[in-house]
Amino acid sequence: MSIQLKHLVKKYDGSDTPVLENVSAHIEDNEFFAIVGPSGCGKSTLLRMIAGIIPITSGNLYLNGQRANDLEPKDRKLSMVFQSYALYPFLSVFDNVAFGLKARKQPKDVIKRRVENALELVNLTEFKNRKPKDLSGGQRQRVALARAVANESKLCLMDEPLSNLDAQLRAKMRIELKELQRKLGLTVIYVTHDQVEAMTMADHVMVLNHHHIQQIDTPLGVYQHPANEFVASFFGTPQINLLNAVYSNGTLTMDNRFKVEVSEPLIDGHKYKVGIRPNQFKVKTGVNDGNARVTSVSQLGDRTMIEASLDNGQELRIVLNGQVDIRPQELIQVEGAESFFIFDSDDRSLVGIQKGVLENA
Ligand SMILES: Nc1ncnc2c1ncn2[C@@H]1O[C@H](COP(=O)(O)OP(=O)(O)OP(=O)(O)O)[C@@H](O)[C@H]1O
Repeated sequence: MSIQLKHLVKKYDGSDTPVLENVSAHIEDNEFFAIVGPSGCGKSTLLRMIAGIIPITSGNLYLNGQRANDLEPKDRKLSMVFQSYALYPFLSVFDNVAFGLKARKQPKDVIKRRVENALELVNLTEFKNRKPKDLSGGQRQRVALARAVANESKLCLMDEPLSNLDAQLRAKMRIELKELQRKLGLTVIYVTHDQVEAMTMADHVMVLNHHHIQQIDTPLGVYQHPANEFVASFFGTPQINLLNAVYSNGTLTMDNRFKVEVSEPLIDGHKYKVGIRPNQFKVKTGVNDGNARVTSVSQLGDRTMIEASLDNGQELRIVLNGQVDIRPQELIQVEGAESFFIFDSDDRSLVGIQKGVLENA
């Protein structure tokens, strides 16, 4: 199913301030579309408008090209999976999955076939007679998924469906969910505040903040070409470093510490922010004299994560490849960075992406 959002606005009753403003997007059939953003930015509100649970204040919603603003939820041919699963505790797994079909008075043999197919897809056949309380979190999650699958709706709306699971199970379910979506040709709209989840599963990501869309792009797109400072900070762990900079005569100077010649046409005397991903720094360790003092070290096996404080007080997050022998309080020499973003410090939008090494000023 394809979905089109055109200039959607949502104001809750009694409030003049919109929770969402001018939200437009096109979601293709069979697409895995993630909606991400910080708590309270309106992700669930958007999903609930698409589901028909809450009214749209203004703008239009189209499902398969048909205007759907006033369609009853049950006529939207979609299913929903929430973080709280919403399983009936007194019903078996089978009956939980069959619930919607029974409510719609489907013939018994149709219900049996669809439920059994759905349970097989999510690997729960052997658990069909159990009650939800006798299942693990991941299995309960799969019951909720099986219910969506049995309903045979081509659009599935998911609101933080994995957030109650432990990290390991979450990683496994991400892969299973994605596989299921592909196998069934589902269109999935998936709400999460977890950037990793969005990056690993989605075909396209909508980033929301402060009531507005910040960017819609592929996962790589938001990482490599973030529309603004917010998007650059939202994706990537550890977070991108942001340094104050001033442009003058072809050179950007950062916090009086680094300078770099830039080819972008910038404004003389104007202030910018330079965004440097932690893995982009060039660093010398084991030096007697350096320009930054290490404040913390995390060994991750394949990478070494450092926090360091430059002699002008600027804190930096740095990631080095491999296991680097380094301890807190040691000095390092930060020599520059391979590539970085330039943001306007007024409206925080991206004005350029620069490759090249910074020099000490
Ligand atoms: N029924 C309601 N009446 C009034 N305001 C509401 C209602 N539901 C949500 N809001 C407000 O709308 C804003 C967006 O809420 P929403 O639940 O959509 O955010 P979210 O991005 O899903 O957040 P989270 O990640 O914390 O779930 C919040 O400021 C919230 O307080």
